[in-house]
This record gives sequence, structure tokens and C-alpha cells, in this order.
Amino acid sequence: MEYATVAPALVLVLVTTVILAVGKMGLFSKKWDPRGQHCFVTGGSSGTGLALALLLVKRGAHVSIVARNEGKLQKAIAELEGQRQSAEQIIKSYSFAVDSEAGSAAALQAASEAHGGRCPDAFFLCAGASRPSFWIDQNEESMRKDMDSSYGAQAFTALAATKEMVKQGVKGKVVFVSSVLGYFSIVGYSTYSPGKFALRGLAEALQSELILYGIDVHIVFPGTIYTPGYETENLTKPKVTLKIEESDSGSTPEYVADAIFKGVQKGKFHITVDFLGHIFRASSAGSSPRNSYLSDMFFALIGYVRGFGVSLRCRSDTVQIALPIWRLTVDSTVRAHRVEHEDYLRQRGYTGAK
Ligand SMILES: NC(=O)C1=CN([C@@H]2O[C@H](COP(=O)(O)OP(=O)(O)OC[C@H]3O[C@@H](n4cnc5c(N)ncnc54)[C@H](OP(=O)(O)O)[C@@H]3O)[C@@H](O)[C@H]2O)C=CC1
Ligand SMILES: CCCCCCCCCCCCCCCC(=O)[C@@H](N)CO
Repeated sequence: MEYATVAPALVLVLVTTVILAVGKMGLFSKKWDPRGQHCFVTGGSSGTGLALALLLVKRGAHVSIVARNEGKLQKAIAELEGQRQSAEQIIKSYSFAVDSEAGSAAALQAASEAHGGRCPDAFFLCAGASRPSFWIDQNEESMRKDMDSSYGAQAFTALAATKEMVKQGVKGKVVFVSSVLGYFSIVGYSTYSPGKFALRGLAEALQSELILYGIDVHIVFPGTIYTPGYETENLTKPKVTLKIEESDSGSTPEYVADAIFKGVQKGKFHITVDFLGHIFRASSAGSSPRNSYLSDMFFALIGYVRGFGVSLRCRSDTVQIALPIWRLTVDSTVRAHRVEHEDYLRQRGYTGAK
């Protein structure tokens, strides 16, 4: 191609990139301030939800936490009270199961009553649970149940919240908490990942549709978080799943809460909290709204090299190139587990004795 035709094209690409990048920096937009706002946090009695509720209380927000277990809620409220910034702050807990529209609407109504009937300004949907186990052990009931605790525990609250915000003309925020397992998956998560992927689908539809009402939508994709929920899931997690997860260094709930808050403040749509998350976000973004075109390009490049690593597998199983080859090592870890798994299948009566 002639220099005369390539040069203008390159300049055009460069100018467009700079315009998009500067536009996304949000230099001229005002950051969200939770002070005096009513924040509704589901799953606020434990782990990430509790850390987020604490952060919001420290920043002067009115906070309502929702979860099922009353004892855990009371303990959390004592912690939140300890961080109160002013006597005016309304800090309350509500015991409801939020994996149905009725439960979510009832929780929302109860929380609104403390504010003269006005619905909350921001919804942080942290409720959820995972129960890692082999696919072979599932049945229709367990699949539906796990879809309820991954997808339903957030989707129905989003529905109830949207209806109320629209009715009252509140231009609020809805923040979903998915997982990096909403971008990819591994052995053991066949009933959890689908719900976390589904949350992405829902968030993308709502990011578009709720523009109609001036409601902002965000979705978070954290890796391992050291929480009570994580401790519980590890009690039954297949060994091979634990092994693969060793390569994820994990984060504290406080670190994740801080990253969620900053992401929301900056108006990011897909919020990832660590390097691992950034790579998976950039390499599975498709045509989802982007945060930063420049840094996404960098992370996507690493993602691309990862793709290259996977294609090498066709020729040899032994090629090893640091990080890009991660996916390869996952498959070989699973393959190495086959012999042990055959015993498992026999013990459970799935296959006959040899
Ligand atoms: N920990 C991790 O490694 C990761 C977690 N995540 C996601 O982050 C979110 C928070 O997890 P984590 O920080 O570990 O929190 P925990 O598992 O420690 O706590 C979960 C909270 O959600 C509440 N909850 C669960 N189901 C319901 C329900 N149906 N109705 C109402 N409340 C409910 C629990 O209270 P109660 O049981 O009393 O109702 C509790 O307050 C979840 O959505 C999880 O999937 C994402 C990536 C990694
Ligand atoms: C590009 C190469 C990077 C290499 C490192 C990748 C390691 C990923 C391992 C899997 C992490 C699983 C996190 C689960 C979080 C979660 O949602 C559950 N704890 C359920 O609560």
C-alpha cells in the first residue's frame, strides 16, 4: 500500500483512540459521593457485602443491609454502628431472602419505610453463594437451586429496585456482583458459572435499557475473596478445583469493596479488581461498553497471547510459556486428576467395579 493512503488512516486511528481514551478518563465528570445517599446492600451481613457496607457508612451514607440470618445481621449492625460518622445516618438491617421478586420487593419496602417511603439511591447486589461440586453429581433440583443462589439472588432485587426507582423517579445505581467465573469457567463450577454469566447478560441488557430512566448499571467480576462464604465453599470443593485456584492469589473483602466503590465512582461498567480480572475482562469484552480503550488494549494483548498459547497445544502438550499457557495447565491438571476421579465414580456407583 502507498504511504499516502496508509498515513491518513493511521492518523485517523490515533486521533480516534486519543479522543476515546480522554473521554473515558472522566476528567470533567463529577465523582459519585455516597454521603447522605441511601445505599441498599444485599449480602451485607458477611464478606464483600459487609466490607462494602462498612466503607459506605464511613463515607457518610445511610446503609440498609439485607440477608436471611438475623444473628449475622445483628453482628454486622454492631460493626457498622462502630463506624457511624453522624447521628443522622440511618443504619438498619432487614432479614429477607432476596432470591424471589416478592422477597426482594418486601425487603425494599421495609428499607424504604425508614426513609419516609423513598426508595434507595444505590443498590449493591452482593447476595450469592457457591457450592462447587462435580457436574456428574447434579440433578434438576440442584441446578435450579444453584441458579437461584447465583443469578436469582441478584436478578430479582434488580427487578424490584428498577420498578420502584421508575415509579418514584429516582435516578439511582444498580451494581451486580458476578465473578471472574462469569467470564470463563473451570471444573467444579458447572452450576455456579452459568448464573454468573447470566448476570453479565442481564447487566448488559439493563445497561442499555435503564438509560431510559437515568439509572446507572455496573457489574463486578472479582477473583477469589477471603470471606466466610469462601471458607464454606472450600469444605466441599473438589480437590482438583482447589488445585487450579492455587494460581489465583486472592483478595481481602476490604480490598474488593474499595475497588468496587472506586469503579462505581469512576462510572466503570465492567469492574475488575485485580490483574487476573483485567486480563479476562479485556479479552472477553466483545462489544460490551469499555472502561479505558488504552489500558484495555494492553490487557487484551496479553489475552491475545494467551489465545496463541492455546493454539500451540494442538502441536504439543509440553510447550510452556509462563502466563499465556495458564489455560493449558488447567487442562493438564484436570487430565492428571482422571485416575483419582475414576475411583470417585466407582465409589459413588456411577460406574461398575473393575
Ligand atoms: N468469595 C469469593 O471467592 C467470591 C465471591 N463472589 C461473589 O461475591 C458475592 C459475595 O460473596 P462473599 O463476599 O463470599 O460473601 P459471603 O458468602 O461471606 O456472604 C454472602 C452474603 O449473602 C447473603 N445471602 C446469600 N444468599 C442470600 C439470599 N438468597 N437472600 C438474602 N441474602 C443472601 C448471606 O447471608 P445469609 O446466608 O444470612 O442470607 C451473606 O450475607 C457473592 O455473590 C459471590 O458469589 C465472587 C467472586 C469470588
Ligand atoms: C491469564 C492467566 C492468569 C492465571 C491465573 C488464573 C487463575 C484462575 C483460577 C480460578 C479462579 C477462580 C476464582 C473463583 C471465584 C469465585 O467466584 C468462587 N470463589 C465462588 O465464590
